[in-house]
Amino acid sequence: MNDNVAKFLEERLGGEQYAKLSRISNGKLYDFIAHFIKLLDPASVFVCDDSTGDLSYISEKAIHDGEEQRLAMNGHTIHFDSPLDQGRDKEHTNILVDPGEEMGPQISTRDRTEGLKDISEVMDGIMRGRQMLIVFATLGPNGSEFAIPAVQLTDSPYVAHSEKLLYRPGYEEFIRQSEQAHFFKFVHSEGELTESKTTKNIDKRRIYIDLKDDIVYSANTQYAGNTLGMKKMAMRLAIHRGSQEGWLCEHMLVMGIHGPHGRVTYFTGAFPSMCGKTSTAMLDGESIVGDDIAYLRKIDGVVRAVNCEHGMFGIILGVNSKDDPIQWKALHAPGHQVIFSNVLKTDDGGVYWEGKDAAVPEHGVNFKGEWTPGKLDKDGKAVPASHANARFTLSLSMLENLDKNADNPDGVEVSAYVYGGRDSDTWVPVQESIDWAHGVVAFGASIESETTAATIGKAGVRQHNPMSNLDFLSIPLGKYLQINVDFAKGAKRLPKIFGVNYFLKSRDGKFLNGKNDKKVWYKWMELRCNGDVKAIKTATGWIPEYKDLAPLFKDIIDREYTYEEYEAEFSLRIPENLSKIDRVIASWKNSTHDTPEVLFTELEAQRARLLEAQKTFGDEVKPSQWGIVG
Ligand SMILES: Nc1nc2c(ncn2[C@@H]2O[C@H](COP(=O)(O)OP(=O)(O)O)[C@@H](O)[C@H]2O)c(=O)[nH]1
Ligand SMILES: C=C(OP(=O)(O)O)C(=O)O
Ligand SMILES: [Mn+2]
Repeated sequence: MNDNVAKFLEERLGGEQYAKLSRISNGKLYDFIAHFIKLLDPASVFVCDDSTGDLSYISEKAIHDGEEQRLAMNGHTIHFDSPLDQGRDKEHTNILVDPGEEMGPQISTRDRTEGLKDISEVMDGIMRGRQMLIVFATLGPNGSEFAIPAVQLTDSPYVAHSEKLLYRPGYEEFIRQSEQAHFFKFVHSEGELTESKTTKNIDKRRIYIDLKDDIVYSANTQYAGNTLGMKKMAMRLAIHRGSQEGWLCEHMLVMGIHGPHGRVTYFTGAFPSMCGKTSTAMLDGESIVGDDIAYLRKIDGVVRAVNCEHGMFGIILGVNSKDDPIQWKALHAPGHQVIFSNVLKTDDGGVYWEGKDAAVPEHGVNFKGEWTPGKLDKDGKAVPASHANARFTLSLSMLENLDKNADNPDGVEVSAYVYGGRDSDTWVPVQESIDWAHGVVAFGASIESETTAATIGKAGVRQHNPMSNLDFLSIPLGKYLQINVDFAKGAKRLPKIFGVNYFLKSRDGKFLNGKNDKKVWYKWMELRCNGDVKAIKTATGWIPEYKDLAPLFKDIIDREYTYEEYEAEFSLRIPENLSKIDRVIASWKNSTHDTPEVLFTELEAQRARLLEAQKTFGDEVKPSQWGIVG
């Protein structure tokens, strides 16, 4: 390591912190830290190791600095983001590209030289008078081939505290990997704060992803989706690195579905933000590996997945004791650290959120300040007790349903992919693809979902969102689709691919399924993966037979599932599926210059099957009309 850099670091860190850093011998790490101390100019620096003492330092600092407030329940705290900082800021999130580097119109980019110049100006001296926290983490199980070391510089103790809960410790991993560490870098500053300790200069909010240097910059924001480098920013770097090394980073839950005789079948599930990953991964009776981001590799010809995280930043809207008993229990467990964000803080030091099955408090404080029931904003609109994107942050280790293979360095063998989104009128509740390419294309690459409060902007707008990963892509869409289709190459066994739809509505706009119906779909898919049930072949995939679903509804959720319900849910809506094909093909053509041919061949074949069915049966085909069972 360069002596000047060492001298500079020793001066700026001081003896104790420098002693911690110097246990890691990695010249690139020192250069990275020295460079950004010079640019951001913090008053002091704290190097966070893996000890509980350092975790306490961070969590106490979050309280001391006013970024978190203690709640009545031991270990629980609350954090508020600015009212203008409540979701991921897609408009100001850019991949940095060199001239001529094409990402297509769906991925917002900025010229790399300009972007680096801009962020250097925005971040120049931004940490003056404050402390820089250096947090290390490992993405993926420590010691596994999936593991990627990561380091984040931040001046927000809330962000550092969240990362300590959400990721596996990385300080010892950096020591172990030494100069070999091929690490991700994150530089974050929340910038100047308001009186209420939220980001003040929202107009200077920037998120830049520099793939050349595996660095993500984030300035003038606190919202976790924009600031937790290890979460959605690392996703962009991992998708890029995976595309070069032959593995995948997907916006997927990973979980064990528990079948007959103690059998556990592992599933992944890709749903856009706020469309069902956490709710599915936390189904009682099943076991969770992860609820948001998966790394997938083919190992000895078998598809295996790990959760690169080890915590949950889950949506709290609608979480209730009946539908979500395990989440409910976790949110009420004293003695574990849980950070609530943008919910209502009640006068007795508790929390309330929209959809919680508890009495509505008479008074409290939320992300907009004082709140009482019926409060209206300046436009006369009702102010909700909690934001639609309000979250809870906790470590998976406190969950009773944590899967026994959650930290298996080899990951888990994936038997099923599940793709889904907020689709009110087209897909049936559950169906299996005809084969791998059909599943990747007609399910994954065709996901359309109504936008939600997880991103800033209008909600409820149907948006094409391939593999639910559009917001995080750092490679051109066509290349992304190709690497997903090609992932089958060299595989001895492949996961089955399913399409699910939790949000199907009747023609008069009512949800056809309750939140718990999904439990039945997963049990059916688990039986299907193990060859225990047949299915009906339709123009868009294989659907369950009524005779297999009814007993599952009875056994699992003690519900009489009538044939009428089955027919309403599983009748194929031909016109809607045909117009979906038109929309998806048009979107792919407009979204990228490099759409692989397989997209068109698979969707045109599906169109032909739909038109054939329409000619024979009309616009709606009942399950009993298809005839082929297999
Ligand atoms: N109608 C309906 N809403 C659901 C269902 N599953 C989840 N949701 C809602 O979708 C929202 C977000 O779900 P979540 O699982 O946290 O999404 P994630 O961001 O993908 O993890 C919550 O408001 C849930 O109440 C379902 O089966 N039906
Ligand atoms: C934090 C996020 O993940 P999700 O909403 O998918 O849980 C996000 O997308 O901002
Ligand atoms: Mn989630």
